[in-house]
Amino acid sequence: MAAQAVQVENLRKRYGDVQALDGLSFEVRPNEIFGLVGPNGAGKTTTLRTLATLLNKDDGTVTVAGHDVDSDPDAVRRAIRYLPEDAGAYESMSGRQFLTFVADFYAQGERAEAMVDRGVEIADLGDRIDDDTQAYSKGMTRKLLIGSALMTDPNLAILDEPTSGLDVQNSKAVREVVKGFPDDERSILLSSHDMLEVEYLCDRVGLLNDGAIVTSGSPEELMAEYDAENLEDVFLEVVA
Ligand SMILES: Nc1ncnc2c1ncn2[C@@H]1O[C@H](COP(=O)(O)OP(=O)(O)OP(=O)(O)O)[C@@H](O)[C@H]1O
Repeated sequence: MAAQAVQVENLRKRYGDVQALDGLSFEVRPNEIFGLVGPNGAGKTTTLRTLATLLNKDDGTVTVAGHDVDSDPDAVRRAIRYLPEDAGAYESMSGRQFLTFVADFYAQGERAEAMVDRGVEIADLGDRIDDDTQAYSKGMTRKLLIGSALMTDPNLAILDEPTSGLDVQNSKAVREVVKGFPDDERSILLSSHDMLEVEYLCDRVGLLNDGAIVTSGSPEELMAEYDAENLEDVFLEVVA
């Protein structure tokens, strides 16, 4: 059986006096979009950064695509792409040059060119792909970064607020790309404050509060469990 895309068990992380993660456990399965949702300060970014090997945990076990973040961080880095909420592109490069720059880390020759073509397609910036990224709006930069994250076909794409800063039309376009991404070897872990988005995109959701998962399941299961009409009501009930 294929390894889980993500397996997190009893994850703990403290910053000074703040217990940011307090025994967090969840899994992301192959071919799945998993949404991590929770109020401000619940520990979402801390979790995503730990999975991305950017932050050391205090305790617990974390494996990504079957690789342990402590014993094999390089394999984890090869298996993932992480898009932070506040990520920017490199300045003094066009969008296409940026995609080429990223693709060169992952492939050579025709494979790299095909990656860039895919990135250009996902970013969907038309002629503006050849403009300097310094001249991009926030939304254009976000689309470029989504293209750059997904074009390399990671086993796991970790997307922090994927549609942050995007207008309605562009949010919809990005959601369609995200929705079509998973297959048996590719999964998505995302965090979002937009419950409509989470309900539409995610196969399963983990509701995080005070550094632990309070409940998880498909949006339908959670709505049934809390006798709610939508995920927003589930969320409000859980964090009340
Ligand atoms: N570098 C840091 N130093 C000290 N405390 C931190 C640091 N980073 C996060 N924290 C604290 O850890 C807790 C979890 O923060 P985290 O950013 O993971 O939450 P979040 O769920 O991503 O929040 P948001 O929805 O507001 O982005 C919060 O109490 C936060 O203040």
